[in-house]
Amino acid sequence: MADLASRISKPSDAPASDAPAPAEGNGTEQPIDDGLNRGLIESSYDVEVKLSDLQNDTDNPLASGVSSFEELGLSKQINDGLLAMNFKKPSKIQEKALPLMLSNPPRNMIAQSQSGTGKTAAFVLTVLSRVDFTQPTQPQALLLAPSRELARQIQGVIKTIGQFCENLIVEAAIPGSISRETGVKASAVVGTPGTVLDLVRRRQFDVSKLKVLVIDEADNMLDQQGMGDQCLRVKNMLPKNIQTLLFSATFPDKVMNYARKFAPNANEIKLRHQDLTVKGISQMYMDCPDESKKYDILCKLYGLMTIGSSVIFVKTRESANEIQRRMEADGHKVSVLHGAYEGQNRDALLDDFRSGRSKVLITTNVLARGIDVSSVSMVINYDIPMKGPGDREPDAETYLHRIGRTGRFGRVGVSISFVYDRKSFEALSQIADWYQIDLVQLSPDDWDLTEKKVQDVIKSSRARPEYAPSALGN
Ligand SMILES: Nc1ncnc2c1ncn2[C@@H]1O[C@H](COP(=O)(O)OP(=O)(O)OP(=O)(O)O)[C@@H](O)[C@H]1O
Repeated sequence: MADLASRISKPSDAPASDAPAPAEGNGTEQPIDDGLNRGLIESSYDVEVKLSDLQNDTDNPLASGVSSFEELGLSKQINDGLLAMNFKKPSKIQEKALPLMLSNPPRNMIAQSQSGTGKTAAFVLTVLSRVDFTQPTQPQALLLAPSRELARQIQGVIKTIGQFCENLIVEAAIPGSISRETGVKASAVVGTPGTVLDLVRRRQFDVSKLKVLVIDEADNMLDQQGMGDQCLRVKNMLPKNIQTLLFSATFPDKVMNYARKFAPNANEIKLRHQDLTVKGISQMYMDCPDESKKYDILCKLYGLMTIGSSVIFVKTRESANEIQRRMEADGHKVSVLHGAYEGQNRDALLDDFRSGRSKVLITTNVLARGIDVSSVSMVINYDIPMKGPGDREPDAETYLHRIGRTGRFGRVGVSISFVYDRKSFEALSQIADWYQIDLVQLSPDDWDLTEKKVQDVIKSSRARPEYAPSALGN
């Protein structure tokens, strides 16, 4: 099978543990795919060298040309909120997008930046800058997200950055959250499209004074196969001159054309697909002998999964349940979250995962996008994400979002994708080709080497507290 995957490297080519540190922060336009073992960090010395390089690297999405948020002209209350979050310096997307989004008259924006690089704060700062706090119960900003978990997370970010903005009220418009008696009584509303549509139709959400519409994960949200129709219906009910901001790490061409109609005359910040992967994520794959062995291999990885926190992505809710049942029967502690769970249950499950009460979460694509839990050091693609009729095509976008649950804002992490037959192997090879990345092979036959490769990365992230975001902003 090796000939199918020029980008999938074999351990015999060069063991990951013998590799030099990745060429991060080299300040050139070259793709950093310098061979086989990108993202593996060998020693604390290398880590420190890379960290200091990060700050001067113009290609680095976390490095920006301004030295503080104050230079972006934000209000004192907002700056105080950023300080409370320990955000000292804007990331590149924040630096580039904010002046464009804050200028008047307001212009639309289509903005792309790698996972975990601070897109949320970029649009949240715009929302907070546009809201008139003397009208706290009048909806002025609407933010749409694809899952209740992401909507709640964004609501939390607005509240935290806006903690010094007097009279700021932020509500989540997700199933079960808005009382039928009162309706929406907030200046900023974060919701999922179906619930928002329902509230507007029932006249429980006055949209007449909305000034800003943000669509996070916009490529997914505008996709005609998904929530595109609901988003369009919502948009058609909003004021015609509303400022529309579309954000995502991925914007496939076919969605981009539609996005330009949805947000006309927008400023655009785009990335090339070969620049989309996050350098701190060591992408690996597990060559499983056949499908039936995947489960045993997953269990063998359990010890590595619990060094930090881990997310296991599977294709269906049923297989998520089944894997949890088997793993628990085999003595492992794992939780499962997917769309069949009732809303409050889902909230509690994610809260437990965020707080570290649960450390291994099995889920479906419902959590593939946007979820920000900094302790996640490993992502497992138990099933390679596929799309199209009969799941014929690899889903390169979902792959990128899934692995992006680790390696947040300069941290390091590992992704392990399971392949077991020609189809899964080819799908992963195509994804690797698309992003021009090299994946490191893990072998179930040499467990010592596998453990070493994974541990080298995860331990380096845990051992070094200076990976905390504030260190990158200094
Ligand atoms: N300027 C900053 N300084 C320090 N930390 C930051 C800064 N901006 C954002 N962060 C932190 O970085 C992490 C990732 O940010 P965020 O969730 O916005 O990423 P994202 O770009 O939206 O990713 P995704 O594409 O996965 O949705 C968050 O924990 C956030 O608090």
